[in-house]
Amino acid sequence: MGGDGGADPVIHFVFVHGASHGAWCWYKLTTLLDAAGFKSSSVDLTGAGISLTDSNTVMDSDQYNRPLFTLLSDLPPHHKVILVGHSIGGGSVTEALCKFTDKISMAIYLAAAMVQPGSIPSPNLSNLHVGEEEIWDYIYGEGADKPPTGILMKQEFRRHYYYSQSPLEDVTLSSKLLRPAPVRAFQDLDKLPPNPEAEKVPRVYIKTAKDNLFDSVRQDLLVENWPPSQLYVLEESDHSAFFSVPTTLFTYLLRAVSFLQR
Ligand SMILES: CC[C@H]1c2cc3[nH]c4c(c3C)C(=O)[C@H](C(=O)OC)c4c3nc(cc4[nH]c(cc(n2)[C@@H]1C)c(C(C)=O)c4C)[C@@H](C)[C@@H]3CCC(=O)O
Repeated sequence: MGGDGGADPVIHFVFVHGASHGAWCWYKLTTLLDAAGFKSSSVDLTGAGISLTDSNTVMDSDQYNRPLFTLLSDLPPHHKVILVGHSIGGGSVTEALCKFTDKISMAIYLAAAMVQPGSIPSPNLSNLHVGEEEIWDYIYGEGADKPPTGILMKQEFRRHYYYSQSPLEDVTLSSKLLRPAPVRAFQDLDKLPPNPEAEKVPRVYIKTAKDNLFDSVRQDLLVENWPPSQLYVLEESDHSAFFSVPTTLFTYLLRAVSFLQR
């Protein structure tokens, strides 16, 4: 799977984080996969994790996704990866799928924005308003009279919306590491042109059933609008399955890729 039946048989997973998170959020998954003999990589998109860029200066998706694109373009010839994206990181996965189709053997969307290139997503899919409260802080890096440059969930709402089923240690860890997400990088998410080649790559959707942020109805709508080849449900997972149910997620990833070897 590393190659197309070529010299490099290693199964290589590449993980892409969602808004405000970073490569760090995959630490449980990469530990499990590495111990089981797989190869895993996780990227910090521009302005996330330990990226040295201020996320408020990220102008578009191309700049935001650059570290992922660099990783994919630096892969040896014929080496393919399994790309796994969480949440809005699904947008990065789809963009990579369109740009580097021949480098990706499978795209896996974990509670993620899986929007078909060339389609018009229904407006309630990208609605960030949950309930009555304002759960987001906006950062106005270019002045209060200009559109926001960054967005970050308020600390008091994170336990409920991101991590309701996750260990408290991981909530504490995230409180040290979350960074504002670059709003302008997400605005091209639904602007990709149709791409018949990318459509040929198998796609997997993993649904998170106890998700207070991205509810079941909206996840089902994504799946209905662009049906994947495999669908899994993590019954006990909050929005952040990498923290709440890492072992079950690990087994689902292995089950998903086992279909590639048949
Ligand atoms: C500022 C609007 C922009 C956007 C931002 C955004 N989206 C998510 C976050 C932020 C700041 C999250 O924190 C959450 C996440 O990544 O958690 C780790 C987000 C989600 N976005 C989803 C789907 C989705 N978002 C958009 C569009 C935008 N998100 C704006 C342009 C779309 C489309 C079609 O345009 C879609 C399908 C979910 C996967 C999660 C859950 C958030 C939610 O409840 O909607």
